[in-house]
Amino acid sequence: MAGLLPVAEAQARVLALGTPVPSVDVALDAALGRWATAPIVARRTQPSRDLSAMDGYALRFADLPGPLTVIGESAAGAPFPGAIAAGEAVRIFTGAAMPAGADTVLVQEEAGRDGAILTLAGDGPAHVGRNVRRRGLDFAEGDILVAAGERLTPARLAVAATGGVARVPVAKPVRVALAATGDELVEPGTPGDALPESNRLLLRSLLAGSGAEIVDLGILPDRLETLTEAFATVEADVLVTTGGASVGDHDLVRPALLAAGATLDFWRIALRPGKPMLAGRRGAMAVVGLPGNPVSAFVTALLFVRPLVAHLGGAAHPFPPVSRMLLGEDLPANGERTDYLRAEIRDGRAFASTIQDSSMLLTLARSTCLIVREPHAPPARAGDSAEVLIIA
Ligand SMILES: Nc1nc2c(c(=O)[nH]1)N[C@H]1C(S)=C(S)[C@@H](COP(=O)(O)OP(=O)(O)OC[C@H]3O[C@@H](n4cnc5c(N)ncnc54)[C@H](O)[C@@H]3O)O[C@H]1N2
Ligand code: MOO
Repeated sequence: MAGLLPVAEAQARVLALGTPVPSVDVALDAALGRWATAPIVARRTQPSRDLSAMDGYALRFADLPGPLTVIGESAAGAPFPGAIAAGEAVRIFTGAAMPAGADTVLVQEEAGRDGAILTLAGDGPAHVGRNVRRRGLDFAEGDILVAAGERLTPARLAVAATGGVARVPVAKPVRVALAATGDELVEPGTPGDALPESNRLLLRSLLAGSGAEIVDLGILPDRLETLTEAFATVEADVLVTTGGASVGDHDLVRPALLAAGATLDFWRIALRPGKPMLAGRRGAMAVVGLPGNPVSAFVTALLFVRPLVAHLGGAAHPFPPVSRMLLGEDLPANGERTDYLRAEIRDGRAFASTIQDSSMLLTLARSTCLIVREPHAPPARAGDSAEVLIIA
C-alpha cells in the first residue's frame, strides 16, 4: 500500500521523537523495572573471604583420612579466631569463614565424630578445595554488576545490594499523559449498555512497573475545541491518545493536535492491526495517537509506546524481544502490511485465532503470543518456524 510507513522505520522515528529524561539516584527498592542509566559497579568482593559451602569440618586435605582432632567451631557471622595445624579440624557451617590453615571441607554426612575425634565415614572430599567458596567466586570489587541500559530485574537489584550498592542511577519517572477519545465511551463500571473505556487501563497496565508516571486526561469527547484545549495544555514527556485516528468525520485527534501546535512526523503504518497510528511532537513532548480499536491500541502500545517509554527511561534494548515458535497450522500469504496475528501456544506450537478482528478483546485476552507475518510473506505451513512476540 503506497504511503504506509514500514513498522521498523516507524519504530525508529517514534524513539527519535522523545526528549531524554535526566537521571537520578534512587534506593534499590524504588528501582525495580527501571533501567540503569550508568554501569553499577561492585564496591566489595563477594564472597569477601573463603567460605564453606557445606555443613561439615574444615581441615587440611593432606591430613585425610585422619583421624583428626576438632579444636573449635566456625559459624556464619562467628568465625573461628585461630588457625588449624596438622591433624586438626574445625566444625564449620555453610557460609562460615574458613579458618586459617584449612583448605577443604568434609561434609558432615561423611564424617564420624567421637568427642573431639573426627574420622572419615565415607569417600571424603574428592580434591583439595572441595566445598570451599573462594574469595571473589561471585565477583570482585570493581566488576560491572549491571551494564548501563539494562533493566533492573529482581536478580540485578539483589546483586547490586550484595555489591555494597544502596542507590542506583535511573531516569526520572517518564511522565505519560493518557487520553481516550470517543463520545460512546464511559468509565468501566458505569451502569447501562454504553461501551466501557478500556484503552487507558490497557496502557497503564502495559506501562506498570517501568517507572512511568501517568497523567490521566480521562475520556475526551469528539469535540475539536475540547481536544485542542487538552492537547495544548497537557504537560508530559509523552502524550498518548487512543481513538479518533482514522478518516471518519468524528476522527478529530489529528486536526486537534495540529490546532494545539503539534507537528506530525507520520500518520499511517504498514501494520495490521494499527494502521492509522500517528506520531509527532508538541514542543519537547512526543505525541503518539493510537487507533481506538482495543487490539490495535494494544499492538501499537506494545510496538511503539512501551518502547518509547523504555527508551526515555534509559533502556538499551527497548523493543519487545522476538522469539521463534513452530506454527500449529498453515497460514495464508500475507498482504502489504506487517501482520501481528493473535495466537495461542499449545504444545510448543502457535495457533492463530480464526478471526483476526481488531475489535475483539476476548480473542486478544486468550492469546499468549502474536505471530509476526512480514509484508508479502508467502503461505506458511504447519511446522514452519515463525517469529512471535510473547504477550502472556
Ligand atoms: N474508511 C476507513 N475507515 C477506517 C479505516 C480506514 O482506513 N478507512 N481504518 C480502520 C482501522 S484500520 C482502524 S484501526 C480504525 C481506527 O479508527 P480510530 O482510531 O478512528 O478509532 P475509533 O473510530 O475512535 O474507534 C474504533 C473502535 O474502537 C472503539 N474504541 C475507541 N476507543 C476505545 C477505548 N478507549 N476503549 C474501548 N473501545 C474503544 C470504538 O468505539 C470503535 O468501535 O478505523 C477503521 N476505519
Ligand atoms: O489496522 Mo486497524 O488497526 O486493524 O483495525
